[in-house]
Amino acid sequence: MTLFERLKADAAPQWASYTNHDFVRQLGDASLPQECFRHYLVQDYLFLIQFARAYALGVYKSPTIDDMRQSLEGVKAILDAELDLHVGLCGDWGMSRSDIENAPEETPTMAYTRFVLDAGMSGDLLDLQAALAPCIIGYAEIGARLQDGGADHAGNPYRLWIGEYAGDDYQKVAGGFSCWLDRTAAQVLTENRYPRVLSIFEKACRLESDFWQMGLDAGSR
Ligand SMILES: Cc1ncc(C[n+]2csc(CCO)c2C)c(N)n1
Repeated sequence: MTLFERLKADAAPQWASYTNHDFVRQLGDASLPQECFRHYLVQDYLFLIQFARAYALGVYKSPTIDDMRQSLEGVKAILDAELDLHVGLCGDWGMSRSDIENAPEETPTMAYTRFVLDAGMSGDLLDLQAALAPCIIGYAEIGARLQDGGADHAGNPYRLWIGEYAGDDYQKVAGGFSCWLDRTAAQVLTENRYPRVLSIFEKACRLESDFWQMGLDAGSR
């Protein structure tokens, strides 16, 4: 069993609320109001900027050069590719770069990203990875499940988003992250320590749910 599988099993209620959130279900059956998706996309851009900082903190917290390289790949993936892809996706949804760069960061965005940064800052690389895992691996699971259910059909306006996370490239990123988590755990995880790692993982799942809820709430304002 990988550490991720163990955390997911022990945080089953939080994992289920996150990965089966109504926002996800509505993405799958195309019933999600477009306003909710637009709102989510803008906040997700702001989220990714902070996520790049979290990976940069990973470089600093890395015990080995291999870990530093792994973290650096995360920084580069976001700064060199993901942010521009996101601007493109926002463009498809009628929003310009300045629309998204000037949008105010909402409370759930701040809460989640600063929680991740603090988990890493006050802890070690394993604490940081436990805070990052729901987000990196959860999206791969959600994308694959929606695609398996046939949600990426031509009539679904959210099919590009689903395809991105269901695609081989992202599935490999998530699988690589899980292996990296196991390598760190093999060095530093003890049974005494496990409850604290689980607590970080559970909180990150809850903050992911709140992030989806922020998108849904945008439809009723
Ligand atoms: C709220 C939220 N949670 C998870 C992801 C998924 N994700 C997080 S960082 C990253 C880039 C990894 O290289 C990806 C795809 C997201 N976008 N937004």
